[in-house]
Amino acid sequence: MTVTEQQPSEPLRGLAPVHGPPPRGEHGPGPVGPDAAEVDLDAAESAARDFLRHLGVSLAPEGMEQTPGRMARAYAELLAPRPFQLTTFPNEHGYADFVIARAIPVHSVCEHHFLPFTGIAHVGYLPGSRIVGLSKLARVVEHFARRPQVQERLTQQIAALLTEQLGADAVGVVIEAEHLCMTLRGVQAAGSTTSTSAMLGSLSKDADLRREFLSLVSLSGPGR
Ligand SMILES: Nc1nc2c(ncn2[C@@H]2O[C@H](COP(=O)(O)OP(=O)(O)OP(=O)(O)O)[C@@H](O)[C@H]2O)c(=O)[nH]1
Ligand SMILES: [Zn+2]
Repeated sequence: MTVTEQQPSEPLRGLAPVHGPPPRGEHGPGPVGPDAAEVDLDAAESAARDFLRHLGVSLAPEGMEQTPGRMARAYAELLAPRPFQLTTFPNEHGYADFVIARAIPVHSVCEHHFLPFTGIAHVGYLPGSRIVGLSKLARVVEHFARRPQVQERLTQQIAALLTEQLGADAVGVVIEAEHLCMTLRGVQAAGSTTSTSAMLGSLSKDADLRREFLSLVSLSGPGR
């Protein structure tokens, strides 16, 4: 059975508890990604065919014959987080400064228009007794991105999960993203991006620490 986040007594799909109590599940209200058992690609393809037809799009050209199936598979992929273990290690040397993974790619789907929003996330924490495998910071971002989202909730969910799972003294998340619903259509504010941040633990109380975190996040270097 695929575990979903709506079942608080079990681990998050794709996440193993690392210490302490199991995760409470969903962090704040909002949709979760589809359960694999509920995905019906054939039905989604047929609906995509109807959707395009009702929009007056002809599927007659050879290159478009398979388009409804591709649309179904593409959205299924965008909404399917990959399972993973949140591997941690003992903080043997008592590392007590920030660990920050910068410019992690963010690819999500806006829950209002079902159009992509894309950008980068900077995710950092002050370790306690454990440090986390670095790649896992990017995997946590993907875990919460691959579902219908709003950027604010995505930002909070990443920070809340890491706080809960790592027992970290502080967790900070900054996301900068472009919403295609805002740049390609509607108001067509081409080039505009949206920044959101979540500062938990001592980052929420200590202005100096917050300044240090934000200055590390804005350092130029590879990936910027
Ligand atoms: N707060 C927030 N709003 C978002 C996000 N993604 C999209 N939106 C907004 O959701 C709103 C939906 O507004 P509606 O008035 O219902 O939709 P609409 O008529 O298509 O609005 P326009 O985009 O202004 O044309 C828009 O203002 C979008 O910009 C997000 O991640 N966070
Ligand atoms: Zn939108």
